Amino acid sequence: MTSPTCDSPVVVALDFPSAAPAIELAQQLDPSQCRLKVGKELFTSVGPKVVESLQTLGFDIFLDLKFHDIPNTCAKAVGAAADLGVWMVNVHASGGLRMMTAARDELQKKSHQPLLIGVTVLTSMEQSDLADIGLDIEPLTQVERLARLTQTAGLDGVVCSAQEVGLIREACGADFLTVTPGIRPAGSEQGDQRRVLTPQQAQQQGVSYMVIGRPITQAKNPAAACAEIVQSLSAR
Ligand SMILES: O=c1ccn([C@@H]2O[C@H](COP(=O)(O)O)[C@@H](O)[C@H]2O)c(=O)[nH]1
Repeated sequence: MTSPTCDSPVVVALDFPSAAPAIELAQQLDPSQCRLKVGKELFTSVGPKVVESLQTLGFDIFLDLKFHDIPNTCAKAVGAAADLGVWMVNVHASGGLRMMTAARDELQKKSHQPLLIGVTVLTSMEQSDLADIGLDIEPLTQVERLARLTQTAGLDGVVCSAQEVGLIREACGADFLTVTPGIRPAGSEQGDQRRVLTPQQAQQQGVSYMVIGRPITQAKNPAAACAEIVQSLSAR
């Protein structure tokens, strides 16, 4: 289920504890201007029904549950996401080649096949966080390694920081999708994000999709904040 009319790269992250504020915000947004992301908070709180409600409003849905499990469990979870008719679903690339290949194979059995994306290194992580988990390398190096592995497994692209998109395009080609959270308009709070760029910088880097949550959802006027970002991108 893909909206043929949305050519905007913006994906709004609906991180809410219940369905009502998510649907209320979606009703103020335009499906030709953005897609929506349902993540762990909203999905765990209210379940798959909210996905259907948002689809009924005309939006493509990125189901951001970042599956990471043994190959069989991960593949079946990705298959269940496909059955919800979502536009995009993701797994952690660090789950490995066999896990990602199993997920890809499961989708190939489905009549509806969402885009399947591998999460490289969370945009909230910096070098010291990687060191804490025993990875004595720069985030960029780990991102490139996991992007190559994701492409080998036959997935459609990766979640990464917009800062890494140039490198990934060189390593994996321009058709390999880059989905980039950690987007912070100038003057907005960085919060827990570490590897950030503004929407305009992300566009210059050539990102395929940019995921934006709090700078829109916590704005005084979320619909206006979203429209301003979309317009600033289409004006370039
Ligand atoms: O590496 C990642 C992967 C996923 N996310 C998700 O994107 C949004 C970002 O929200 P903001 O409020 O704009 O920070 C959020 O739902 C994360 O779970 C990410 O940030 N980084």
